[in-house]
Amino acid sequence: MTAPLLETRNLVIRFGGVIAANDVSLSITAGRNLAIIGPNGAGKTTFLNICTGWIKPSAGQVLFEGEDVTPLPPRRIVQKGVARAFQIPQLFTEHTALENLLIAVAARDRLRNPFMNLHRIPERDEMMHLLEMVKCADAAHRPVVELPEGQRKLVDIAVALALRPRLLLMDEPTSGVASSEKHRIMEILVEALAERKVTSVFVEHDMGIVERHAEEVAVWNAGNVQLRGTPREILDHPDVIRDVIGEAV
Ligand SMILES: Nc1ncnc2c1ncn2[C@@H]1O[C@H](COP(=O)(O)OP(=O)(O)OP(=O)(O)O)[C@@H](O)[C@H]1O
Repeated sequence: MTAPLLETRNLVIRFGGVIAANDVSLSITAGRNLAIIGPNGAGKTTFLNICTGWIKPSAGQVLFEGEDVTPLPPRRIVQKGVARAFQIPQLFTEHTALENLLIAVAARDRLRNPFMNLHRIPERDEMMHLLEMVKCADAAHRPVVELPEGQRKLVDIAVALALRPRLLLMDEPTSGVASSEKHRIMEILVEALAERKVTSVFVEHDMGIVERHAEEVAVWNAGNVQLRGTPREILDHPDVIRDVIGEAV
């Protein structure tokens, strides 16, 4: 059996009286896009924050490619190959899309001042290619502030890919985007991830997106994984219909 790309063992974290991670053990297989669903406050974002090192668990471990990364600072975990994209794109809005990618590359290993000589960075062609891959080449020289939300989301994904991750953790990648555009954005995203051989885990509230774009689904409830299965198995499950969806998809 192949070793998991990322594995968590018995993660625990409390915030006051709330147990946001209650003995979470989960393994993520390389090449299989996993959606995380669950009611508000179930601990989905907390799980992503623990995996990226932003929150340190009071017990348990995170292993990436078999190595215990639990004590490492977030920047070291990024360098190991775990990237993160947020519900609200974290971009420098006055800079162009291409500059945002170049800043990410420059900041990746802190070898260069991220705001100096951006256009002399040798990875410039690779970054242009990444923008083409997410269908945003036309945005390369436009300030991010001028871009529509859907394009900002895709540029944000390209920034994450600029870090050359093997695993990308995303919080609601299509939130804030018009529903007519959501599937197109997911299609571009999934294709770009496949081309770069990046496995993804994404938290999602839109069950239509889960059904069409996830290969596996994990259901969170009260700080732990309640169920795991294929999208069809999960979306048809009576507990999921009752606790998460409210109606059949
Ligand atoms: N830094 C924090 N300080 C205090 N409480 C927190 C903190 N982060 C999360 N919590 C609490 O932990 C619980 C889990 O939060 P989390 O954001 O992980 O849930 P979620 O499943 O992502 O929810 P949503 O779907 O609403 O985003 C919630 O009760 C939340 O209020």
